[in-house]
Amino acid sequence: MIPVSEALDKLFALAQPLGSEEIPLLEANGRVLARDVVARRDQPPFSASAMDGYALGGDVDSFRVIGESAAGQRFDGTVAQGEAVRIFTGAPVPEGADRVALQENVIRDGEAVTLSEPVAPNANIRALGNDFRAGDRVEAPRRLSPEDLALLASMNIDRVPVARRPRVALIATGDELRMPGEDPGPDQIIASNTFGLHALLADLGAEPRLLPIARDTPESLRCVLGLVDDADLVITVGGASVGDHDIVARVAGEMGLERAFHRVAMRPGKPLMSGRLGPAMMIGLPGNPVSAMVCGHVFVAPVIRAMLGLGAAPAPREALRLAAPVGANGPREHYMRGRIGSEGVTIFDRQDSSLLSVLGAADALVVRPPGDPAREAGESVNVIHLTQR
Ligand SMILES: Nc1nc2c(c(=O)[nH]1)N[C@H]1C(S)=C(S)[C@@H](COP(=O)(O)OP(=O)(O)OC[C@H]3O[C@@H](n4cnc5c(N)ncnc54)[C@H](O)[C@@H]3O)O[C@H]1N2
Ligand code: MOO
Repeated sequence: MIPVSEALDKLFALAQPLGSEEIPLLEANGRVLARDVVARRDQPPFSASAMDGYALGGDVDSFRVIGESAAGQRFDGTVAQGEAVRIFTGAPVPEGADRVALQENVIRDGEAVTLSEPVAPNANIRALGNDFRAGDRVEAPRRLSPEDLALLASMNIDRVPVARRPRVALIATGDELRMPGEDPGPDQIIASNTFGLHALLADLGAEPRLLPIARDTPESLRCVLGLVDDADLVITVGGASVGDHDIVARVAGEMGLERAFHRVAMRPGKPLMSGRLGPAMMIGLPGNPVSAMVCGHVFVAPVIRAMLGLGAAPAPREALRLAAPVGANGPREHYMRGRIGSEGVTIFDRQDSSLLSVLGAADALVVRPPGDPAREAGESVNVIHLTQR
């Protein structure tokens, strides 16, 4: 068994960043920017009024209105001292004007305008380029947010270079498994792990694909592994342990798996394996439902981020207070299911790795290092959030 940190290092060594592709801006939300992009224009491209009112020429109190500047249709002339131009929000400030008065703060009588309160120089004017200048960069890598898309649009960028989505083949293994909605026999259960992992992968920006369930025979597993096609990452679930029907390591080995490791000093997730299988990376996850999802957060998510070019880093952790005491940990790093409240994080009593109802109630994994002593309420522990991406 190797420690979690060593397993992560070996996974990162296997996880090569993928190439990039150009896509329309409208499809880029959540994708990872692959190269810096450069603003194609200044914003605003002219000095613009921030308010509806009057653009004023000179530091006097009374003005004569000589025209109008609207958004999209500027006033073409020059404003001299004692002249004003009716102006609207977003419109270009005309030549010669150096301040804008709000219409609420003037008295208008025909073409005459008198200030009812003073207006400071540059008031209510957005200088040319005060948001960004042509040539300013949005730096890669970054996962594009809705706010980023608005920024890129205003930079006049309509196509975006993004990292290709990692293609992930998901294979459940086990004679006992049936798909949700099917009619299981008395000794059968429903395959759940691949559904949780599919959602996790999609959220991370990967392109997951569910392959048929492999039965517990070498022929069946070989057959399904033969369907992985052009996947960058093959994930098997179950059959990773030491039982007579746990055949994943053997069959993958016969098919040429260059194994990087098998078994990690953690709870749950001990039988995790990984290596290179032909052109793809392979991760063999344990079958216990909580083990599969915990390994999804602790190993698969960082691997997908590395493939997307976001760097090789473990799942982010946050130090939080314990809301209640917890006993000593054993020799394996323990990822305990818990829930965060106003008093800190509460670790659930039931930690068996088969309990999906407990995992579903959790929003945090409390990371207990090997040999961690018993802890009191109020002590600090490291937590991985289950809802973050
Ligand atoms: N003698 C030992 N037995 C076990 C050990 C060990 O070290 N020595 N390790 C235990 C640990 S830890 C785990 S975790 C499990 C994992 O074993 P496998 O990866 O071989 O998983 P399976 O045996 O195939 O299944 C375990 C459990 O999970 C259910 N399962 C499997 N796939 C799915 C799925 N897609 N959806 C829902 N549930 C699934 C399966 O029915 C079993 O109940 O081994 C321990 N044993
Ligand atoms: O991964 Mo196993 O579930 O440690 O329980």
